Amino acid sequence: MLFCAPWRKTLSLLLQPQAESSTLSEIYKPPNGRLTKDVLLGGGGTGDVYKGRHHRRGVVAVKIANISRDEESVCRELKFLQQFGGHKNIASYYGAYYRTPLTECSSELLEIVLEYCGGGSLHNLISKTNGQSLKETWIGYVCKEVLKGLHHIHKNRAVHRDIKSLNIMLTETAKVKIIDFGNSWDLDPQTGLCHEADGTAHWMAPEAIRQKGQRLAYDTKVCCTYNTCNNTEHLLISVNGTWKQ
Ligand SMILES: Nc1ncnc2c1ncn2[C@@H]1O[C@H](COP(=O)(O)OP(=O)(O)OP(=O)(O)O)[C@@H](O)[C@H]1O
Repeated sequence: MLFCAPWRKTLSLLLQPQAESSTLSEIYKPPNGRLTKDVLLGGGGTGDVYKGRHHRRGVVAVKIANISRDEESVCRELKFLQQFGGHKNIASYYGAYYRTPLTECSSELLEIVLEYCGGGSLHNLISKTNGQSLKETWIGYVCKEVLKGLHHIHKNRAVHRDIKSLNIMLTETAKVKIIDFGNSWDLDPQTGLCHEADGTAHWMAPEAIRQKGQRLAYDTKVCCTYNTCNNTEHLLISVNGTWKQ
């Protein structure tokens, strides 16, 4: 059943354009001892993320993506990670390994190897303030770094579409890194607009949430809204300064 879905073909061509007839296991190769997984770091809709060790990269994050469940999203994530993972504010992409299903009924998995962000998520950092806001200097620093990453994405005519404190990571030396490109989307080459509104409801800009599920268009400014929140208050900042609280 290999390459039966159009996304599967895209997935293979993405990494090995010449190998149209290769199987996934030929392209990605099983890890064969080159990657080990350790503690669970977190998880989401795509799958669990583990701390791991790569034979060449050392300590890494390993995202287990279920290809059988959501091939389209996994494919998109890989495409954007490859495209943007070189920017200093985006978690680096080191490669992916194919896990052969144990039985005919088990799912096909891909182990996506990423730069390890040992400082945890911005969401965790905010939780640690026990209902207090982060210091303004911290908010300024994190926003600036996130906007640098977003600027890079937008300059390359794409939108992340899922900017939220859970997808902003910190390294052990407090570098800021954007993760999770499973929702990202290319802008229309003609109009420069995104015609597919999507994201996580609580973190979506009003322009985007009004258009969710509809074929309307919005521009990159809505992706620049940035929400740091705790239980009692929200601090909403947008690049054009229209949202403030
Ligand atoms: N590079 C990384 N370094 C350290 N921890 C990470 C890394 N990537 C992901 N994590 C942890 O795993 C969690 C889930 O990661 P991610 O958002 O990529 O998964 P997802 O399944 O796509 O989530 P969602 O359902 O929000 O789309 C993150 O919130 C974070 O705690």
